[in-house]
Amino acid sequence: MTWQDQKLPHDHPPVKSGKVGVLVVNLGTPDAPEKGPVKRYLAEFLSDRRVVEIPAIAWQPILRGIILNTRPKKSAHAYSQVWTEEGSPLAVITRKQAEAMQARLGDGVIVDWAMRYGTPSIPERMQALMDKGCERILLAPLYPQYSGATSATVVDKAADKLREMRWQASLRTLPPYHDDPAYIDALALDLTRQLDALEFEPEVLLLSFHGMPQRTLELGDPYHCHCHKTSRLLQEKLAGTGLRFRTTFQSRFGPAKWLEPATDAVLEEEAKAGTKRLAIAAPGFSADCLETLEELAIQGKEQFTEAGGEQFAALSCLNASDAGLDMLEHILRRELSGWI
Ligand SMILES: C=CC1=C(C)c2cc3[nH]c(cc4nc(cc5[nH]c(cc1n2)c(C)c5CCC(=O)O)C(CCC(=O)O)=C4C)c(C)c3C=C
Ligand SMILES: [Fe+2]
Ligand SMILES: [Fe+2]
Repeated sequence: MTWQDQKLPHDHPPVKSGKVGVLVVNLGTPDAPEKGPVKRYLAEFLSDRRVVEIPAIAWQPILRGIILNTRPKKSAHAYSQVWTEEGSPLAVITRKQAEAMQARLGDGVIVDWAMRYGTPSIPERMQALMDKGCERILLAPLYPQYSGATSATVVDKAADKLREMRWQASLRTLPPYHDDPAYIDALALDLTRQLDALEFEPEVLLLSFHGMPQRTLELGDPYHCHCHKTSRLLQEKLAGTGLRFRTTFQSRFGPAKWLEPATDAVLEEEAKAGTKRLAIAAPGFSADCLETLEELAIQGKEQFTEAGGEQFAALSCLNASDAGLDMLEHILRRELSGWI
């Protein structure tokens, strides 16, 4: 008897239809601007060994004993200041970006969205795509600048899902796009539009990126270089505006040394040096979120004006703007080439 004659012990699963899925991913956010949901979200986020690179045996007691007993109340208050009727800005905008990509990419592709921490989770949405017949999935973390703490951990989570499967989907990941002309052009177009609409003419445009511990740069993470390259290319495009530019890093967390200069310190420094009119943009964030709407637009404005600044504008991220969606469609189509 040859193997062909052997009866299979079970029915062979139906042949899949071979559809293509796109999973748009961003960092994650709590389900509600309240202490409990914020605590759950922070516990998951800050337990990721790629986010806090301290051995768990030393870090978990600090996280569980101190941080998760103090930070959720403060963060929940911050979230409540930016929360919308539809939910957390980060989740709402990510969903809108995914819906727009579905409309633009058409029926040949199924577009979904997920959050790396919190809900909807990456494994849940990957399963949903596979249940709809997707044999190929383009994983698209919307981080223009690569960092182990963001881009890599999205892949880790997707790989955890694949690890439990006998019949895996094929995966592609969207590479960093920090120096992609489509991204730089979209930023230049969108920021110019916003600057033109301001009621005042800024002297300085501050380009603020999310910070990272300085140690990650020394260990070879390209994030710092990616941020500076984005900043340089964007400044070249905006050279005709007459603006003076500064590149800064925000959202410092914990006592370690983070990338410098710090956004809050530069806001104060500029105001004290006599800058009266300043605009701030956050080109590394593909969607407005707590870090842009609260930390920059609310706290940043306070820091600048209290130190003597007079006019301040926090510019929006690309979000679901025409320029942002054109760029996203362009980079997704490129990564889907050969699949659609
Ligand atoms: C060690 C701590 C943190 C690292 C490293 C870190 C890197 C990092 N984060 C983003 C993007 C976002 N971070 C956001 C919120 C946020 N970040 C941290 C800490 C670290 N981030 C905390 C504790 C929080 C939660 C809010 C708070 O309590 O202050 C967000 C916004 C989420 C939202 O719900 O709106 C984004 C986006 C990047 C890109 C990055 C490294 C490059
Ligand atoms: Fe962060
Ligand atoms: Fe923050």
